[in-house]
Amino acid sequence: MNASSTPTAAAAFTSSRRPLPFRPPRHRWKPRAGTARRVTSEQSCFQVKGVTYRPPGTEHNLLNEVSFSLPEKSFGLIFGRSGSGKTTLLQLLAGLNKPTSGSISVQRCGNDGKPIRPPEKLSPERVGIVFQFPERYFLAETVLEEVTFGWPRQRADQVLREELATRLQTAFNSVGLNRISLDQNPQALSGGYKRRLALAIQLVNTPELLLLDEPLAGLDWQARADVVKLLKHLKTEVTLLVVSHDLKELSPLVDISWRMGMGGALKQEPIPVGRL
Ligand SMILES: Nc1ncnc2c1ncn2[C@@H]1O[C@H](COP(=O)(O)OP(=O)(O)OP(=O)(O)O)[C@@H](O)[C@H]1O
Repeated sequence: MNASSTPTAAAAFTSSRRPLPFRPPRHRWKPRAGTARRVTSEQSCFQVKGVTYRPPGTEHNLLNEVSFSLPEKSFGLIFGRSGSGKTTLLQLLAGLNKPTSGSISVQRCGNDGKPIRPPEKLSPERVGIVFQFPERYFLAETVLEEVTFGWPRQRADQVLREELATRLQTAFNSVGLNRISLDQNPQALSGGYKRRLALAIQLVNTPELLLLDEPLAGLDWQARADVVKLLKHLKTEVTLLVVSHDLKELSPLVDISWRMGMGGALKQEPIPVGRL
């Protein structure tokens, strides 16, 4: 299929009558109560306070009293040596593991930056996570099936189908996937397009916070530059918290950065110029 005959993602989803092969539900499909964003003068901040994590059955903390705050629609970067606990922290933020102590919440503030109501617990439905090398987890045979994996098909009513189709189209537009063939095998995409697809899979759930673990790892220079450009655009739509060793390429996007020290202690720090 060439680009000019490619149906929109939304049209392809709403017109599809073909049931997807049954697979157990994955974390990707998260029904949400309404997706419209409130337009107010409020601002929110993602807040982590005193988070410690010790995996069950072990004797050492992987994270120690981690605290930080990330304002919405900003780009936060966590850097640090391998094994310091960066991925572990992302997993807690995504709700994949529970902190041993401490809290992870969203705080709404007025224009003056002062809290206007008590903090709300950050629920996993509000968070998207793209793991390192996300293309290794692609399962479907077409791009459309990959991104709509686990979505209700035959039993969904028309209103829900249309809402899902709109979200799908918005996500594809956001990551610049709107001109590729939806029948294509995801594994046949270029490295950069695979990353775009992985981002779209999360964006259809309209997360407020998007966590990215090493988004540039394993890409050639051209794909890395494309992904950096894409992240610059995404930053205007969603709050991004990124773990990466690619400090030089990401530094123009970064609003706030932290170093994760060995032993899981996080400290706000500018991006270093040389090696970590
Ligand atoms: N369930 C677990 N039980 C015990 N130790 C664990 C568990 N999960 C991770 N670890 C250890 O915790 C430490 C932190 O791992 P983590 O993957 O968070 O580091 P990282 O900073 O993301 O590293 P990298 O930059 O290499 O991805 C590592 O020493 C890892 O082996």
